[in-house]
Amino acid sequence: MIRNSINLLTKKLISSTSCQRTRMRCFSSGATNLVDVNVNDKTGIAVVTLNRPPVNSLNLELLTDLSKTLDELESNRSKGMILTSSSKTVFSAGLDILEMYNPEPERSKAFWTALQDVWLKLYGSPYPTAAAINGHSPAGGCLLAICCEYRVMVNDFTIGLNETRLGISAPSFFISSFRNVLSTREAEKALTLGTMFSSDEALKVGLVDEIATDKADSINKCENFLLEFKKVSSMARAFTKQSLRKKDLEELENNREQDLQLFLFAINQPIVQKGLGAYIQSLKKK
Ligand SMILES: CCCCCCCC/C=C\C=C\CC(=O)SCCNC(=O)CCNC(=O)[C@H](O)C(C)(C)COP(=O)(O)OP(=O)(O)OC[C@H]1O[C@@H](n2cnc3c(N)ncnc32)[C@H](O)[C@@H]1OP(=O)(O)O
Repeated sequence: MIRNSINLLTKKLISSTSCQRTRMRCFSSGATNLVDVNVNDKTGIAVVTLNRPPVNSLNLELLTDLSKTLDELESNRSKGMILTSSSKTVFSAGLDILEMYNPEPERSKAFWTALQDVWLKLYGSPYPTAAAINGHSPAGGCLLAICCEYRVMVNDFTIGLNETRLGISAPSFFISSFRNVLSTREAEKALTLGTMFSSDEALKVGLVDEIATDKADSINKCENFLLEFKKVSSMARAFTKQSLRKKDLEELENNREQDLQLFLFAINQPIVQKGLGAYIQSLKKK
């Protein structure tokens, strides 16, 4: 018992010492630790790192951890958040296709509800947000990035909402957040074609705001963006952001059950199951 307490104390001391060295506070989001959080004590900005190897595909557990993290940031009155990934080549591979293939009813419901929660919290967050996109970012990965207010993408990767290429339509809240970033014309073209943009193409069309040479550079650039808000009242900032995004947020808030039922209906169609099965096989054959 005493030895356990000493071990715990030692662990705490070691972890607080390593965080002090970089003036960071560290906390993890919950039971499964698929999200790491480092808060810079000087700036108050949190770097939130998705950590579900190999490709950060968004399954129920990762979404639940992310959702808890977003709650903590909000209740701690965060000064800002930078979302990034622990992978060297993938920001997030989007929704975990295995959550939608041969779905188990209760788990699928919990999965989609967790995705809705994450979207509502991230898209509507009162604190400023930026994505340091340090790898490929298809579909649900792109969704997380476009929920943020600013995007810095490392060169040589791809980003986009490619759902039509999988034989499905992007859900309505994916589309509304995409349209918040791109013109309706560009959004329609990209969504119907399922376009995956290179970093340069994404910059040209306005899907990302800056290009970075590597992850550190992308985090630095995101931090510079977030630090600009030091000069602005956080209440006025949050109110303005939420007013601009209000219609999109209310659209999902008021239709959550309908959106869930549409998802369950869509993934249970034999043709969608067939398409997802073939897609999983094609990923495995690579
Ligand atoms: C009518 C109105 C209907 C409205 C309702 C519609 C309902 C909407 C429903 C769904 C919406 C879905 C949105 C999505 O997010 S779907 C996911 C889309 N994602 C992708 O297409 C990305 C697929 N992955 C890749 O392209 C690559 O993996 C990449 C991210 C580029 C990384 O490449 P690489 O580094 O070479 O890694 P591998 O391809 O070798 O992958 C490593 C292992 O990871 C597995 N993997 C990859 N992606 C996923 C994924 N999204 N989900 C689950 N698993 C994934 C891959 O199979 C490898 O596995 P293994 O090691 O076992 O072979």
